[in-house]
Amino acid sequence: MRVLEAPDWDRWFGTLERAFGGALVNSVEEREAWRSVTECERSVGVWDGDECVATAGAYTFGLTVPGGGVVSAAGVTMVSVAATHRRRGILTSMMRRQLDDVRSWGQSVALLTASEPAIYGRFGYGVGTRQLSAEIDTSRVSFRVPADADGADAVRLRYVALDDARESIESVYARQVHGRPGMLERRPGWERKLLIDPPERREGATALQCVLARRGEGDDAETVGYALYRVKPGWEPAGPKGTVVVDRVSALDPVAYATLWRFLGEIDLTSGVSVSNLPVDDAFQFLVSDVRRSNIRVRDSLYVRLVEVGAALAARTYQAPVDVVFEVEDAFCPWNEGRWRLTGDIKGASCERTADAADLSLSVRELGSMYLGDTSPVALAAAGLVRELRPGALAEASVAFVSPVAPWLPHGF
Ligand SMILES: CC(=O)SCCNC(=O)CCNC(=O)[C@H](O)C(C)(C)COP(=O)(O)OP(=O)(O)OC[C@H]1O[C@@H](n2cnc3c(N)ncnc32)[C@H](O)[C@@H]1OP(=O)(O)O
Repeated sequence: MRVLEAPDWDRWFGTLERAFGGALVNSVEEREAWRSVTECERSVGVWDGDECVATAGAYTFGLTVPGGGVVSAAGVTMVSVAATHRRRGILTSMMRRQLDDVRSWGQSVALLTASEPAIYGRFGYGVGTRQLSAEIDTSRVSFRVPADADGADAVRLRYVALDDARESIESVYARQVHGRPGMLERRPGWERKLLIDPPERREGATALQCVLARRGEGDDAETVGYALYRVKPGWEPAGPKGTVVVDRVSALDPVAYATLWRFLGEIDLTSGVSVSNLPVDDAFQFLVSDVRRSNIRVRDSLYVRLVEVGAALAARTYQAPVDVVFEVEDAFCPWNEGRWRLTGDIKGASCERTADAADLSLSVRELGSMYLGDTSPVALAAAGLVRELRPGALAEASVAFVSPVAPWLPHGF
């Protein structure tokens, strides 16, 4: 196993593509975008002679945690093992090397999105955020828009070419990134990569279209939201039946957000809106006239692994005062094993080693699920995954860990 060198990138990436069932990226532009965000010094390949047989990489992200602080995190990515070399421990050896490296880089948290949920629990990753998807029957469902103090037409929508919209989209993102745990500060290059729109990704739908929501007039106008979407045309004997496929929709205020949704729901010749990644507490579900006909589903999204338990738990805040001792199991990263006293509240926290008796016992995987405030320790205890050793400790930790805003990963990586 060795660190990736830039000249080997094409062969390394080719191994990943084959493991995912073929060419992932055909356009030169998209390939260059993938290359540009690769952090070679944080990526490894396994070579059998001249042949690259396994890959793994890590991006450097700033992860927003409850309370709005930012933790430097390793975004684990590009994991693959050639089918000719599978199930002989190569993934395990890459995960070993990577978690040791992440620790040596001073990062207390590792993150990933899993191709299959069964793979990463053994390495200490727990489901840290979930995402909501919806298939909204807009022939029956309408969207309410709250009254605006500046008048009914204060938010105006305009089509803008993708290249011209990038800066506005990024500026909205930058104003939101610290408001929701799970969102990521990203290195330059991501804003370009996330807007690449190759034809093979469209699945019969149009190119990506961008609508900006703006407030104010002329030079004073300010972008307060955007929607990125495609239209998949459809025709039936009874008439048009197109679908609006939402890529992203976001806004800085409730009226702009509702206005964008109403727009998406009322596009001519369409009768459905499909969206695959929203926060589980997203406002759209309170704007629709019929939530059941919105066909909402929830699934696992970001997997979180505490690489340094003490540093990670001390970096976030807690919704209520908490003083608990955790007994942590972590066979894969044994430096985390043992007892940790977490003391904290809404202002800050400390988490230190202790010899005191434990209040709660759990594995590092459960701490990953609790970390961003998605999953309550009470829920994990009901599954037998957290054990309460001091009466009252479970409720105390549950009230403290919860986030008032549901954590959410805005995009894959
Ligand atoms: C963050 C990301 O990039 S997610 C993308 C992950 N990559 C893919 O899904 C691409 C296709 N799949 C692959 O490349 C490979 O099959 C991998 C990477 C998933 C597994 O690599 P391998 O080298 O075969 O894994 P390894 O031999 O180290 O297996 C370790 C353990 O995990 C288990 N395991 C491995 N893959 C899976 C899986 N897909 N589902 C369930 N268990 C699995 C093995 O059975 C083994 O269990 P054991 O320790 O109880 O015997």
